[in-house]
Amino acid sequence: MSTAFPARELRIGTRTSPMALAQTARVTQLLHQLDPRLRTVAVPVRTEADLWHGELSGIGGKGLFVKALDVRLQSGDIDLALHCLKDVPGDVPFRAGLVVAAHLERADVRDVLVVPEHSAVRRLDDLPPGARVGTASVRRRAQLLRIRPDLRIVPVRGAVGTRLDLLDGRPTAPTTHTNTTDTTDTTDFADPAASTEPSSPAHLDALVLASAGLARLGLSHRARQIFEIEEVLPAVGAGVLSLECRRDDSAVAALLEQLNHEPTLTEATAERVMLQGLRGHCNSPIAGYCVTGPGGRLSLRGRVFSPDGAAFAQVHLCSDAPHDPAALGAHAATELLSQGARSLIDTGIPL
Ligand SMILES: NCc1[nH]cc(CCC(=O)O)c1CC(=O)O
Repeated sequence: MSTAFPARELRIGTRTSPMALAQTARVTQLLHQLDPRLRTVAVPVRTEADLWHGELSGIGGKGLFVKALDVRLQSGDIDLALHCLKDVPGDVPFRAGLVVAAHLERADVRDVLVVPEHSAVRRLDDLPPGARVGTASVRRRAQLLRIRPDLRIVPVRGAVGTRLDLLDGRPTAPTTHTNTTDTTDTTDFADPAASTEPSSPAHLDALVLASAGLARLGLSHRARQIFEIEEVLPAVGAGVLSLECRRDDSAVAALLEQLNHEPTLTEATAERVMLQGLRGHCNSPIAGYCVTGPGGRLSLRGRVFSPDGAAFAQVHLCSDAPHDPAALGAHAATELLSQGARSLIDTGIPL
């Protein structure tokens, strides 16, 4: 039995980073537009992955960002969970009893180049040979190396604000496992072990970040080069916020469904079915982007890379039947697999 609103207080589970909190504020605003009498409370949840400073694959992968919120949702401690769809793994089954009730209208999906505050660099091409570019994303790494094989990719994780501090050479507060401020995206972290120069992990010539993330933080002015879709194909689910609730909580499900953006759901479905068909793990260099064209026609691009980007499989399919994004996604996965994507994912080596 679910109690109807507004008698009930709606508990919104979110990660704790400034970006996650900005997203929560936005969702809260949208909910209040639906019903000004709604009572909401944001419940920041620190995830295991937030407390870990090392390689995510060492503790169970990207799925940990999602798991802590899902467990709270299952137990009834929160009523809805906010996820960046991009962070929801394609190879982990959905937790029992949970459903994504809404996909919000997609924001900019593109990645951007960010350089130190007073740098004259405008584009990737302007960076000196061997420049150090920070990103922990294997998808970005592979595609950057395709364009500029000389670059040194430094794995930097953590909150966008902290990454920018690192880039700009501002001292960052020492982050510890008991840090009480923000841990979600927090730990600004350059992994010295993975860096080619362990002695100076902090020096970076540039970062690559998501345009949508910068926008949510009011930092869009920091974007220098905005990569074209074809240059750096976005992540599956980029720019999409998904709102999850318990399947049997019909009051919340009905509320959230009003926030669903149908074209975003369609596009996300095509991309996610492709991702699931590839059975990529959390650290696979996979990119995918579906866009709705005139007449509802879908265009889906997918790419799977070797770690250095030198080898890749790619597909670009269009559907005349706008209402079957899952079939389009499955078709794209099959095509990529026939080009040797399995071997790229499993061994990093093309067939
Ligand atoms: N992996 C972290 C993450 N998850 C979602 C976004 C940005 C917003 C989005 O694409 O939904 C980011 C930051 C980034 O990649 O720079």
